Amino acid sequence: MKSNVHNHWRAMCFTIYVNKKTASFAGMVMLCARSLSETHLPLPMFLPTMHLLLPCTPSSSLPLIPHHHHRNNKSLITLSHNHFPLPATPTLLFTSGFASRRILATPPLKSASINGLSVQNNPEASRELNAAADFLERLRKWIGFLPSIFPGGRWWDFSEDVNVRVMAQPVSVWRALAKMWDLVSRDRWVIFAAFSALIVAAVSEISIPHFLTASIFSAQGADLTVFHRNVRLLSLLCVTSGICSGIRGCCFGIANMILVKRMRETLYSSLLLQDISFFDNETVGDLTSRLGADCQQVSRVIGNDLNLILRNVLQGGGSLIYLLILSWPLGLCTMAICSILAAVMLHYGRYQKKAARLIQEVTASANDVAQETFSLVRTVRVYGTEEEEHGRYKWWLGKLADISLRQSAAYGFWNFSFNILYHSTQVIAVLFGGMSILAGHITAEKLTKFILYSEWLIYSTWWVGDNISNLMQSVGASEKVFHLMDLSPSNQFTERGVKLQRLTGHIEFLNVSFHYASRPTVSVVQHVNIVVHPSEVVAIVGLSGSGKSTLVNLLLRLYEPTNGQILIDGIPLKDLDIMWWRERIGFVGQEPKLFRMDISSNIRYGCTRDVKQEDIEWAAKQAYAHDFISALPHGYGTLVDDDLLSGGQKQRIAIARAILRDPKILILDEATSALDAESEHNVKGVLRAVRSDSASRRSVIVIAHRLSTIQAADRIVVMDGGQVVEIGSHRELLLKDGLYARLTRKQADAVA
Ligand SMILES: Nc1ncnc2c1ncn2[C@@H]1O[C@H](COP(=O)(O)OP(=O)(O)OP(=O)(O)O)[C@@H](O)[C@H]1O
Repeated sequence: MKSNVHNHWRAMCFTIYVNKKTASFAGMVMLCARSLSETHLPLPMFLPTMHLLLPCTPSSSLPLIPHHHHRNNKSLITLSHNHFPLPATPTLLFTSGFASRRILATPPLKSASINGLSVQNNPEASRELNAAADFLERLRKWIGFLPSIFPGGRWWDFSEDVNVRVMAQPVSVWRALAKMWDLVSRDRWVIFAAFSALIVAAVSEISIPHFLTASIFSAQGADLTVFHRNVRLLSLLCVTSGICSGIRGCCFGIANMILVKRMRETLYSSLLLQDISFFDNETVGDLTSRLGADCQQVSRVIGNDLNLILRNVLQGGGSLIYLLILSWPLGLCTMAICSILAAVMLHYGRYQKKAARLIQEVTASANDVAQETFSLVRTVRVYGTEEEEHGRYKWWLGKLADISLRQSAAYGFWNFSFNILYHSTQVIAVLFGGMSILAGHITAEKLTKFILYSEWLIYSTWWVGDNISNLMQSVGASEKVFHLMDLSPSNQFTERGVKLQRLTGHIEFLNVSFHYASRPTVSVVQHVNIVVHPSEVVAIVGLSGSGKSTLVNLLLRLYEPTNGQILIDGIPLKDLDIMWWRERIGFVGQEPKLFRMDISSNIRYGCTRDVKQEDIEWAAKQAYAHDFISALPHGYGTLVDDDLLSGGQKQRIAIARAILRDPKILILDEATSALDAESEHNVKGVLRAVRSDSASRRSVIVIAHRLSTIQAADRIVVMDGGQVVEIGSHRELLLKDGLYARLTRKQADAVA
């Protein structure tokens, strides 16, 4: 029975109806047939009158199969994207969705049994057919893909599958060099020393082949005086080039270090002085990537690229002149080959510049993901999303690999061109040179020199090309760095404002409206009018998202109002010296952040007064932080960061920090939200005491969700949807029976 089946199989004749791409589809079908035979399917399935419906592109519209083919005892393989041209005669039908590349349906019952063997009851067969269909699909893709990898093909185009945010304008090489010069010009002596050493070393090196050949041929001619002179000169050149190469390397290394340092310093300070809205749009991972990898990449320009380009230009130029003097026709031939190499190199360099730019962006995005994941590692762990995060990071690494793959392939093409051209010079030199020797036009010594120098020339051209492409990459990487470096600092830091002789703490929001730049259509604060009198405690309450913190942000001048203004003692806030103003504010935010340093330094952070350890401990006692700090193994010297203390402990340290500044205006944005009832009670007592301290009276603005915290406030401002809806004391607002009364009742219910 089995051999019979094999006979059937061998005798099977394929009739393929394909109106387009016949050749490639025919190839696929043959391979499919081979793969089917290798899968050892129960062969009786493949009857002489068989019709396979295999996937093909939607464009391959197929004619309906006339029935007489089956009657003619032919097996039929139809490639179709659609499932509808189904013949009515007994047919083995595999419907395969193009997108899913899987066999989706087993044959209908009527056609599922051929020669008495059921097809759908054989899952192994269908699995193997799936594999065959997969294989076919892969093959089809490969065949379609091949033409795109030739130079100029679609595969080389980065824009297709790399969709990254490239914000910076392209920078020309000259502009990038001018910017770098600006950064290192203060230490120009290093650069001058490096270039002087480079010139001497290059000239010495390029003279060596001449004296080397001359020495050999003078020895051959038994001319001892010339031989000794040549050997002495040769030794001198070797020593000079060695020393100068050393000096060159060292000086360029120093120049490199200076450039990276200045670049990072400048970039860091430029970033630090940006408006807060700038940080709303940038991610930390992206910015740290600019400071790290990108600056390092750009720094190669002086230390490596320029150094090697200049050296090789000098040596190549010298070689060319020498070659033209030796034999101008041969020299011109070599020059022509070098020109082709230069053209290839220019093209390659441009491609590398583009690749470098993308690599930089993709690296920054990968960094971003890693930075975000590590900073939120607790959330990731709790939600068990390690795999998703890993996948996210891997996706960017995949993109990076894609670009690098093309870069490497381009490098391969470049190497290939070089090798061909390099060997062509040798062949030309030997061919024409040999003929010239035979004709008696040049000597063997001249030809040897010619070959040595033409090799030197072509290698110099290669090095120049290679380093120009590196230079292009570095310039590509510099675009975003220079773009960020060139951002003008926030005008808060450039404009010198007014410093008041005496600050009473009178604050007035005058018809203030505001929207965040990142959401220009959403008005977060609308026509707000609030007055805080000196030494008054004003509480701001309202539902979440009603704009309370935004008001504080405006008061801290982290953002500027889009309409209206804020007056401090009658002076517009924007006219005040920003540093002076911020020194007078004690601020405790919703989620206080601690720096990675000891507790004392954290409490002292940003305090411009000269404070002693006793002052720090006093402030900590005021904030009820002293006890828990003393209980830590190293007390005030304990190293902490944002993760090593509880929320309440961090909040108490932040309160101590605010108290230590002895501020004229104290702003507490949910400052007691993480405290337990007792701590909150104590802290409230302290705040009352601090406020009523007659020696240093201060205005206090409190934002709180826990309405119990602010009952004692002089006035309560109730916000809703960015607007002030009620103002009054606790008692007045309860009587008014508005939003505040409702919120108070709800909280009381929740407690009950
Ligand atoms: N940096 C930002 N960029 C864009 N929109 C923001 C930004 N910060 C806050 N918002 C939006 O502004 C609105 C008001 O936010 P805000 O933080 O001022 O509210 P809130 O009343 O303090 O809320 P909560 O009581 O929950 O702290 C919200 O809709 C919020 O989404």
